[in-house]
Amino acid sequence: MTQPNVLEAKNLMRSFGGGTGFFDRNKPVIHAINGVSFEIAEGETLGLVGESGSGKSTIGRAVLQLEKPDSGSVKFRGTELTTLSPPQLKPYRKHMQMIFQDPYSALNPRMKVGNFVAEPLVVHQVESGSALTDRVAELFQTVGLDPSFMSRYPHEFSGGQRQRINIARAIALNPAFIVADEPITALDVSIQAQIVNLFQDLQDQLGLAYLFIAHDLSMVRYLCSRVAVMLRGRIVELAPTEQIFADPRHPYTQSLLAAIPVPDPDRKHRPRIPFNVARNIPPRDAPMIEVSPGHYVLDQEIQ
Ligand SMILES: Nc1ncnc2c1ncn2[C@@H]1O[C@H](COP(=O)(O)OP(=O)(O)OP(=O)(O)O)[C@@H](O)[C@H]1O
Repeated sequence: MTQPNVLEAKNLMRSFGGGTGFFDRNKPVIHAINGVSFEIAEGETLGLVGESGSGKSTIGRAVLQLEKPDSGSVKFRGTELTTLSPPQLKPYRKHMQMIFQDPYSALNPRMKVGNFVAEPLVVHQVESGSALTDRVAELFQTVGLDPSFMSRYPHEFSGGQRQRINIARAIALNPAFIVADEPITALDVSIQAQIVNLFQDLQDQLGLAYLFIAHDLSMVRYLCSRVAVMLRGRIVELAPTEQIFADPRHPYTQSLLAAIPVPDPDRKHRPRIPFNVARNIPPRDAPMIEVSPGHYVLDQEIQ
């Protein structure tokens, strides 16, 4: 049975620059997101992949309403969020959380990590007293940390442990949807797989849906049921993960796949993104064409 959508984003736009003041009037306008649409089903993981500056984080912030898009629609379980005021948004914030790339800067260095994890439960008045302590201990266990670590400070932990602490805080309020913005990029390769496994285990246990942002396709393969490939503010290809790997249609997707390291001693050339692909700004009005069930490619670029 197909799951209903937890999140629907439609035709999102967000530009920066092009100010009207004396100093910024000559700044070029950057269309950070330029007409982006996608859905995420309950309990699903959609990967969002693309090079630095392609607009991935801006999408993450826009869908969580941390930053309003200039136009477009974001629906959480059918409710339009873009028209809600901050007080109206508060009940929805509980259900949608974000995990950032740098696990240390997200933590407060002067706050015991137990208090950091407890904070959303206190702010939303979910738990207090010994029930709060018990819940935080349970959260530590859920993310694979010893509850006795609760009274320690962030600098006492490794990168992977810090990211586990951030994840514990993100799941504290039992969210339905998490934006994970390059959550493993800053970690050692040996730790990356552990955190990916943790994301998977939490999804199985809690029925979470993720928008999993990454700049390459290597880990996305293990975690995501579908992948959206971004180039300069637009999704240029969106398909089930196995389709992206087996039959990439957009030249940019093909170059991302070619860039995944493979242990092949005969491979002589390091693949590079073709200049004309990386330079090409996908037009806002080019439609997505469905080339096979669930596999969409930007019209102009089908191979
Ligand atoms: N607050 C801002 N002010 C001005 N420009 C911004 C702002 N936020 C993002 N941009 C610009 O919008 C574009 C998209 O940025 P964004 O951070 O969303 O990309 P990204 O794909 O997440 O990149 P990265 O992987 O480096 O985080 C970039 O050109 C960036 O410089």
